[in-house]
Amino acid sequence: MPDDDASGESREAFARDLRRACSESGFFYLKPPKSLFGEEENEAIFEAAKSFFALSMEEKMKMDYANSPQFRGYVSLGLENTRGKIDAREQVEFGVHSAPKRRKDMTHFYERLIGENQYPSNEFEETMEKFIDRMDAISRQLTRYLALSLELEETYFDYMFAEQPNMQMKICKYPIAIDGGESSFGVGPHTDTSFVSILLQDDVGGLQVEIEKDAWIDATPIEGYFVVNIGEMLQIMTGGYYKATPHRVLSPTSKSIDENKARLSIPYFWNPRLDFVAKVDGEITKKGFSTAIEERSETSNENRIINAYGENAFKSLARSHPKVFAKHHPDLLMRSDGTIEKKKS
Ligand SMILES: O=C(O)CCC(=O)C(=O)O
Ligand SMILES: [Fe+2]
Repeated sequence: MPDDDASGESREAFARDLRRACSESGFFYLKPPKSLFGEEENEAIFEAAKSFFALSMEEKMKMDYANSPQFRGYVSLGLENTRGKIDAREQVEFGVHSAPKRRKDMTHFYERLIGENQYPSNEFEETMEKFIDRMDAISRQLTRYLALSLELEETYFDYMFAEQPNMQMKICKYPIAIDGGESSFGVGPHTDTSFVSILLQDDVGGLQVEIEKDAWIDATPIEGYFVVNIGEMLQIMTGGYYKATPHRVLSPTSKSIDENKARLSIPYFWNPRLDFVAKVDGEITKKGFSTAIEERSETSNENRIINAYGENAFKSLARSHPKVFAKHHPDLLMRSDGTIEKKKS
């Protein structure tokens, strides 16, 4: 990704490359400018990730996910699912760190996602907040290039994020599978609810992309590069021209890596404001970019994408963590298509 002071020519070339990648596969490798993210930042975040997972179970459980109505904190192995199947990973989830609202002051249930992160130490918190700042800057710059790639004003998408992007991020560890192979998912096939997702991965591999229906290819790790994929929000806005492509993670096997290793990954989800509602954007489709969503392999008929971002995000979290949903939100009911309503009392 060109720096701010890059020539007009290299900015345009990058925007063209982006359009091709986003419309063809919905996945690409991204190298941010060194001023935003270099080796030092990369090392710091992986060191933090490793030191977190090395903590004792007792320490990790002090930030138990089950204690968080906002779906944040530590998820131990085997507690999460994708489409009803257990995911073989442990992870910590973070979001925008701010005071929760009182329920009686809320107008929408998705405001329950506003709240505090759980951190094991001040030092860890500092590292994460620094990383989040860098990722915020990378995301905002990428968002401008995404606008340029669609021949829009570069600030075209800025209003979606403004002061309150509902970013989410995780650090994930995928252990070696007992049985391994195709049957063992670190995380099952899914699309992301984001605008775009920007992922750092170590050198173990395992991430796969559904390039065509039932055809999966490896997103092989390349040092110094992020893997970026389009999320459901941008897919909706472009009428499916930019694709939220299904992806999954196969568990490492003892054949692929040495016994003491595991895959580490750090996905950052660049999301709009909670109250953002996505719709097909006429400015985009009138340029003839649109592809009817039905024309391409449908992501999944089990996953109904909800245009209201906050509801879509809540659905995805609640569905992956039904026990946490039941514990903290017993007054809400999730219908089988993922839409949520208040229970009648
Ligand atoms: O860990 C990875 O490589 C991918 C994770 C992912 O797709 C997700 O958490 O949405
Ligand atoms: Fe994902």
